[in-house]
Amino acid sequence: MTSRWTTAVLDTDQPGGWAVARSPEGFLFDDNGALFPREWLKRQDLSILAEHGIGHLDGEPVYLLELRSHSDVPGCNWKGLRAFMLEGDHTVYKVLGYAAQIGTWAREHRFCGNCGQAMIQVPRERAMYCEPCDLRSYPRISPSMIVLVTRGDEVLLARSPRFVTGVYSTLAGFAEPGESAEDCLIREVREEVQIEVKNIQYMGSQCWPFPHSMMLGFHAEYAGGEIVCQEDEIEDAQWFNVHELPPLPASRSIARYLIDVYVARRLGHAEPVLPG
Ligand SMILES: NC(=O)c1ccc[n+]([C@@H]2O[C@H](COP(=O)([O-])OP(=O)(O)OC[C@H]3O[C@@H](n4cnc5c(N)ncnc54)[C@H](O)[C@@H]3O)[C@@H](O)[C@H]2O)c1
Ligand SMILES: [Mg+2]
Ligand SMILES: [Zn+2]
Repeated sequence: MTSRWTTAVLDTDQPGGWAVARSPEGFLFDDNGALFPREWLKRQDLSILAEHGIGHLDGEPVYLLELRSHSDVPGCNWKGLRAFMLEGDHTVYKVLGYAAQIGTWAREHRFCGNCGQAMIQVPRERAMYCEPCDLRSYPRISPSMIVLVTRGDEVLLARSPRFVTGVYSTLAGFAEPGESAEDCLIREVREEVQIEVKNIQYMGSQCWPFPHSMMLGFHAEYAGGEIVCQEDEIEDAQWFNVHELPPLPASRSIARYLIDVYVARRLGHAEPVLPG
């Protein structure tokens, strides 16, 4: 099956195509969704910071208008990326997730980190460039480990104070310089719940554009220790039986996938597929 959405660096001098508009309030949308005819969108009263050609959807070019601030467009509203993930068409969410990462990166790399001068968008390459330093900045991706710790019929799930009331999820955290994926996973589980793990098994990965994580998902078995929650980060953590699970994270998240796969295996059900 060919993908409906492919990323590309497109020349912004070419006319036509679709465009999405992103402001600090989220993406612009109307009854037809978040993709607008580009020429129409550029005629609206928008405070455009930069334009990026980001790819092709069903063969049609797609552009991002990154805005300084939101403005009123008749018949339209603004909505954050998370809402599109939860409610929307998965392909459109992928387009917007990519647009958000490119917009964030380009916005935060307008000036050279070495000399402080203005950087320029490199034609035909996804890079910002400082000529005096001959320095290129590429989109930033932050590797994060996410792990379901298991003990037979039980799984270890935890709550952050930021979660929706009642929801428990897998443990996660960002890789630090000098660490392998496994080092990071072991450290994060130790820091957050003081549990030791063994038999770490890679399960799959997911782009998580909030704002630029690359989630690497694992299962790991319990090897020792008693749960002690990390102050401020973990509000509660418990062993839950696969027959008595609490409210879980959104179905498109890799956190949910890691839980669903393990539960399916224990109960002999068909395994779910990780959303791309
Ligand atoms: N897709 C999923 O299913 C899923 C589930 C859980 C968490 N996540 C994501 O995993 C990531 C890590 O989860 P968490 O709950 O530990 O996050 P977090 O936001 O609590 O981050 C923990 C701490 O890491 C530091 N930090 C922030 N950004 C960093 C970066 N880019 N590099 C290094 N350190 C950084 C900060 O001190 C922050 O307080 C987050 O992006 C979160 O959104 C995704
Ligand atoms: Mg964490
Ligand atoms: Zn420079």
